[in-house]
Parts: sequence; structure tokens; C-alpha cells
Amino acid sequence: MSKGNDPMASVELQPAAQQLPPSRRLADALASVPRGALMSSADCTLAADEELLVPRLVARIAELEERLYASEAGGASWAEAGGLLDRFGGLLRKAQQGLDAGIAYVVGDAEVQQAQLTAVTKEATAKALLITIKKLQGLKAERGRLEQAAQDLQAELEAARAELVSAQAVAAAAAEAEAALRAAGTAGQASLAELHVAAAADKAALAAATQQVEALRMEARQAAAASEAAQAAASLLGSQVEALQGQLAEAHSVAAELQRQLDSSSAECAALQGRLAAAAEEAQGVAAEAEGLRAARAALAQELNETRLRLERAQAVAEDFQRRFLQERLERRKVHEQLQVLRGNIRVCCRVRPSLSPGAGAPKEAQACGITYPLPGSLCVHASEQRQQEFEFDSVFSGEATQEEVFDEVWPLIRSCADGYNVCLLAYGQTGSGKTHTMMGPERNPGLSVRALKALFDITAAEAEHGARRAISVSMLEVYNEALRDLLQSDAAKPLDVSAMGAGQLATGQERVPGLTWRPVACVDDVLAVLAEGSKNRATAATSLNAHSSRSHALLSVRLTDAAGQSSVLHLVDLAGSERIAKSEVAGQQLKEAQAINKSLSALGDVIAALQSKSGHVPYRNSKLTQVLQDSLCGSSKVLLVCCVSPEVANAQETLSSLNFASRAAQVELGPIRKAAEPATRKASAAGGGASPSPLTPGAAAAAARAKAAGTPQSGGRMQRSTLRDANAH
Ligand SMILES: Nc1ncnc2c1ncn2[C@@H]1O[C@H](COP(=O)(O)OP(=O)(O)OP(=O)(O)O)[C@@H](O)[C@H]1O
Repeated sequence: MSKGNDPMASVELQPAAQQLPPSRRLADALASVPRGALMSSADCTLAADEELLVPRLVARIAELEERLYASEAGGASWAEAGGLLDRFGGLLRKAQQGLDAGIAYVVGDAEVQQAQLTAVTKEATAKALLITIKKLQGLKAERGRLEQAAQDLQAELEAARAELVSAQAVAAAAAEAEAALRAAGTAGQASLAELHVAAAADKAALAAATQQVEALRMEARQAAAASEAAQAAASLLGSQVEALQGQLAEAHSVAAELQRQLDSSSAECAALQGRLAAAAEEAQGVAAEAEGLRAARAALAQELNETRLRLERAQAVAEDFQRRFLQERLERRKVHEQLQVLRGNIRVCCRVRPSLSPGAGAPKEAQACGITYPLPGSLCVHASEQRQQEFEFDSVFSGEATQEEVFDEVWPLIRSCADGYNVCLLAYGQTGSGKTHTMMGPERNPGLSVRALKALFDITAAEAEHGARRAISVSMLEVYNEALRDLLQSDAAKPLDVSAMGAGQLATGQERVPGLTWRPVACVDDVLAVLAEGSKNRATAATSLNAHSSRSHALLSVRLTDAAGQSSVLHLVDLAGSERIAKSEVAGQQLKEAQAINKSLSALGDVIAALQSKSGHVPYRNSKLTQVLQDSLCGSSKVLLVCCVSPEVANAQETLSSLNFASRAAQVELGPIRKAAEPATRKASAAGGGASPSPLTPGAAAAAARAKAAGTPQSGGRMQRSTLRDANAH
């Protein structure tokens, strides 16, 4: 340990103290050591140890001193004592060293404990601090409350003080008042006596005065009553005056208003007088003008009368021309029809479908193309402003024509079939032009097929009454992709063959289509059932082949067979849509269908062209359709082509194309028609020729049958027209 740090370094024996006993000297030396020197390097525990060690040393030294004194007492000298003291000094040094070591140990230990103590102290201090802070906060709050309470108390105090001051003021005032009262009381008592005396005098005067007052009161009451009466009269007068004043003011305002009106009327009157003068002038001018106009009107009326007369004459001439023209035309048509019959022309009629989308907002292309009907039996297609084409056919039906009207045109041919001729009705036209509607029609408004069969039943029923019995049977056939299918077979997909033999070359009983089902029918219901069966099989086959009805030709054939086995056939043919020939921009199945339709309709066109040019070879074999129909497309058959067209602008080209096809067909001469049972060499007679097996004439029989069927008298215009046509057809 260095001397500077050693607390015991200052413990040095002073020379003066050399005389004192060592224990005393040590005790003094220790006592001279400043207490902070020990405490600076040790805590209270160290001080306690130090205090234990030092007394032990002091006690040891005292023991040694006692032993020294004992040796002195034993005669030992101070020299020995010096020796002893030296030894004691040695011991003391040793003790000093031990003390140093002990102090060093204690100091080290004390430092450790000091550190622990410091940590504990810090923690305790922190805790104490927290507690103190909390307490402080509590105290602060408490102080706040106390301060508030003190303030409240102060305020109360102030209020109390103020009250006190005012109470004091009141008390002072009260005291003053009391004093004044007391003074007044004293003075009052004095004057009271005087007053008593005066009062007595006054009482007497009062009694006299009272009497006078009473008299005065009476007078006053009388005066008041008079005054009240005067006041009432005055107020009445006042109100009367006020009312009169009001009336006067009102009269003043009315007078002012009247004056104003008078002023404005005067101004108006002046203006009217001005206008009247101007109007009078104008009227004079107008009268002059009217005079001029009257004269002009008279001149015009005269001119008009003359013009009217000229017009009437012109109209009469025009009507005469028109009548003669129609007469000429009818004559021409009659001659034409007779010529057709003689030549055996294919008869052609045209039916225009009503516009299906005539809505005002519909695109221009979807609207009607403006087909007009210049004359009976003709139609003009206005394809564009520049392009118009007129066609003439045996008959033309507009979109408004009914199924019945169309059937009227066909009826003579049905009659002919009943009379033993083969008849073929062909519906031609683009898809959607109304072929199926015309041939089959909806159930509630049937087309030619059902009506034709009904008519045949009517005719045969009428004939049966005269003993001529005939059986009717029907077949249904479809030509799809150049294959024939029997639609009255449940296995409709199975193709049929068609005989390649020429017309009239088939042996008796030999069928054109071998194996084709002919279903006997006895009434209209049977027919409807057969048609339903055929349509169902057609739909089934179409579905299985992924085809659509408009992509195939449908043939409904009706055969009438008499008791002798002679038969005539009515073919009702709904051809596939003709526009597919041009619109063949398709692929796969649709291309195949288009090619098949193209082929069969081209073949039909070729057959018609060959017949028209009277070529030696008619190419029936080029398609199944023409092969099946070859017995009808020759001299032994009556053919009617119903050309169906659409009225929309978008279909104008197809419409023109169909009408051109129909025009070519109309020129075909099939040759003089003969009955189905007649040999080809036997020529039919001209119009009206050909013996009928019917006891009635054809026209009369038909008319009778139709009249019976319709339940109408036979004199209807339509009936007569049909009869006439029928007569012409023969
Ligand atoms: N005269 C008509 N009056 C009323 N509707 C008609 C008439 N003609 C045709 N239609 C209607 O026009 C549509 C097309 O007619 P339709 O099916 O008969 O044509 P289509 O020429 O037979 O066609 P596809 O070649 O596809 O068989 C149908 O909805 C039909 O009802």
C-alpha cells in the first residue's frame, strides 16, 4: 500500500508522546486519525471491523504495558523497558502490517460490497424515487385540491366579508335610523299634543266642510252626467263625420279613375278614328281589286269549263282506249291460252311472297323492292331506279293473294287429273320465297296439296254417285343429294331406284320408282295423317343426314285409279331453293348439297330448254329429279310451274333470275296433251277436246264438286272463272 493512500500513514508517534505508555500513545494516535480516512475506503461494515480490530490491539498493548509495569515493579530498568518497547515496536509493526493486510482485504471486500450496495442502492433509490414521484404526484394533486379548496374558502371569505361590510353598513344605517326615529319620536310626542288640540278644531271644520263637499259632489255628479251625454253625442257626430270623410275620399278616387279611363278612351278613340280612315282607304283599294279579280275569275271559270269539257272528252277517249286495250289483251290472252293448250305449253304463274320485315326502321335492303302489277297477269320488278323488268305469265299473284285464290288457278288442273290427265305442279324459287307455304301451307291455312286432295275427294265422291268409283293413293318422295328416299317408309334413309326407261316406255303396271310406297287414302283425315307421317320421316332423315328440308326436293304424288286399273297421277313438287346454284360459296356437306341442287335444277333447266327448242333429245337422265318427273315433263302431262319470288330489294337478283327461268319455262311446248291412258300416237283434240270419263263436262263437274264442297251456290264469279279456265284448258 502506498503511503499516500494509507490511512495509517499519519499514525506516527510524536516525540512528546514518547513518554506516554504505548497503549495510550496508540490510542491517541488512532484517535488522531481522521474518521473520514477510514470511512473513505470502507463502509459502515468496515468501520465495525476496524473498531473490533483496534480495541483488540489496544487491549494487547495494554496487556503488554501491564506486563511492563509489572516488570518495572520487579525492578527492571527503563532499558529493559526500551527493549521491551522495541520488541513491542516490532510487534506493533507486525500488527501494523497485519492491520494493513486486513485493511486491504477489508477494502477489497468493501469495494465488492460497495458495488453490490451501489446496485442495490440504485435499485432501492429508483424504487424510492418512483414511490417518491408517485407520492409527489399524489401530494401535488392533494395540493391542487387544497389550493382549490383554499381558493374556494378565500372566495367564500371574500363574500362573507362583503356581506359583513354591507351588513355593517345596514347596521350603521339602522342605527342612524333608530337615532333619527328616536329623535322624531321625541319631537312627535311634543307636536302630538298640539295636534290633538288642532284636530279637535279641525273636526268641527271638517264636519262643515263635509257637508259642503257633499253638496259639491251632488253638483259634480249632475255635471258629470251632463258631460257624459254631451260626450256620447260628440262621439256619434265624430263617427258620422269620419264615415262621410271616407265616402268623400272614395268618391274622389272613383272620379280620378273615371277621369283616367276617359283620357285613355279618348286616345283610343283618336287612334281608331285614324285606323278607320286608313281601313276605309284600304277597303276602297280592295274593292277595286276584288272587282278586277271577279272579272278574272269569270274568265278563268269560263276557261275551266272549256278545259273540263276537253278533259272529259279526253278521258272518254282514254277510257275507250283502255277498255279496248283490255279487251284486246283479254282476247290476246284467250288466244294465247288456246294456243298454249294446243301446243301443250307449260303454264306458269307467279306468286310474290308478302314482305316479312316491312318495319319502318328495317334496312332498305330488307324492304320491299317495289314490285308493281301493271296489268292482270303481269308484274314489273323495280330492281333499281335504272333497272326495271316486266314479265307476263298465265297469272300473277301479289303478296296479298290468299291460298284460296292461288288454288282457284290450279283447280282446273286438278279437274284435269280427275279427268285422266297426268298433272304436275312445280313450286320453283329461291329459299324463303314461299314454295312450301304455297304447296303445303300451315295447318289452319293449307296450301295446294291439301286443297288439291280435298278437291279430288269431292270430285270422286260426286262421280261415285253416278257409279264411277276410283281409288286414291298417295306417295311421298324426297330427292336429296341425288338420292331418292321414300318418306312413307320408316327407314327413309334407304335410297330408291328410278327407272331409266323413256316416257311412255314403261310396261303396264311398271313403276317409275320401283318399291315406292303408295298409301291408299279415303278421306282428308287419311291424307293429313299420311302427310304428317311423311313430314316426320323427312325430318328424321334430315336430322340424321344433317340436312335441311330446303336442300331437298319433296314430291307428293297422288294417284287416281279407276275400276279398270287406268290411273292418272298428280305430282305436287316443292323444289329445293334455287339460289343455291349461284350461292355455292360453301364447303363440306353444304357444298355437296349445293352441287346436288345445282345439278338437279340445271338438269330441269336443260330439259326445259330441250323441250323449248324441240330438240330430238331431252336429257331427262341427267338428274334423279328429271328422271322421276319425265312422265310429267312431256306431252302426256299438264304442267304448272308456280314461280315463287321474294319482294325484298336484297333478293332482287334472285327474283329476276327466278322470273327469267319461269319465262323460259312458259315458252316450252310439251305438245298436244293426251290422257295418261291414251297411246302416245293418239292426238288430243283442240280446246275442250278429249273425252272425259265423267258423265259431266269437266267444267260443270268441277263446279258442281266445288260448290258441294264449299256449300255455296254455283253462280259465284270465282267459280265461273274457274269453269271458263277449265274449259280453255281442255
Ligand atoms: N303468301 C304468304 N303469306 C304469308 N306468309 C308466307 C307466304 N309465303 C311465304 N310465307 C312465309 O315465308 C316464310 C318462308 O316461306 P317458305 O318456307 O314457304 O319458303 P320456301 O321457299 O319453301 O323456303 P325453302 O326453300 O327454305 O323451303 C315462311 O315463314 C312462310 O310462312
